Amino acid sequence: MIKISAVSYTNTIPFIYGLQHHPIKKEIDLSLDVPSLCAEKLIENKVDIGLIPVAAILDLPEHHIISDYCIGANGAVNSVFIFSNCPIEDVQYLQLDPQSRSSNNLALVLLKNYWKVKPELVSKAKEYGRSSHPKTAFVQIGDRTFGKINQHSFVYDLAAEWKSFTGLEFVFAAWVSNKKLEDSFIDKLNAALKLGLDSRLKIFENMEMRKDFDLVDYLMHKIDYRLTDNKKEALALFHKYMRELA
Ligand SMILES: C=C(O[C@@H]1C=C(C(=O)O)C=C[C@H]1O)C(=O)O
Repeated sequence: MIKISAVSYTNTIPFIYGLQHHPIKKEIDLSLDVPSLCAEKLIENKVDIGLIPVAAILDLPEHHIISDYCIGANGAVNSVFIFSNCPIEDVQYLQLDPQSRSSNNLALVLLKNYWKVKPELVSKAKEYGRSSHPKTAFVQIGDRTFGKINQHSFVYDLAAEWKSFTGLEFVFAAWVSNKKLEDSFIDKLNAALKLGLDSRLKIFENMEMRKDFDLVDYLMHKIDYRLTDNKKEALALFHKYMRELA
């Protein structure tokens, strides 16, 4: 059995559907985890493949990007934000999202190179997402952000901000293995992922819709699942900026 850890958020539902409706199902042991844990499991070799935050690729002694599908965006993604009580230029404390690796780092890259401000970073905030301090902001990703854009005074979509800064798309998570796998298995994996993406309209028939968030638009248009050359270029640039943070 090949062990796989994939992201437990709505944006991964098409991929999960594909893996569960393709013959590959019998060859894999699939777990669903928050992104930071997907990364941890792959780094600690508890799984062979992860849909992992691209930021964590830098922590892997050996890695192979094994798919041309990813969790990406071309402009606004609608589920990766800094929510703030004041304009970004005035933020004093930035709470990081414990479930994230990529977006926390993307926030740091943008703060340093785009907004050119240096707030104090708070990793395990007690009041995560609830601080009423006028100069506190927080990074948040995934389903927890759905419907929240009207609940905060200042809202920054980090994929949109990255595009304003670089003109490029962005990759949040990619399918990565920590060892070389057989080509025949990788082909099956990609066929299964494609099957899931091609089944999106069918998936919507059984999905509970929300009044406060357009799930169809999110999964059809905002999340961009293709790992294009433009996204690979963006990924290389993001990693370069990440290395410069250190
Ligand atoms: C767009 C998203 O991308 C996610 C963001 C990640 C991160 O910040 O580390 C990791 C996996 C992705 O699923 C999201 O889930 O909202």
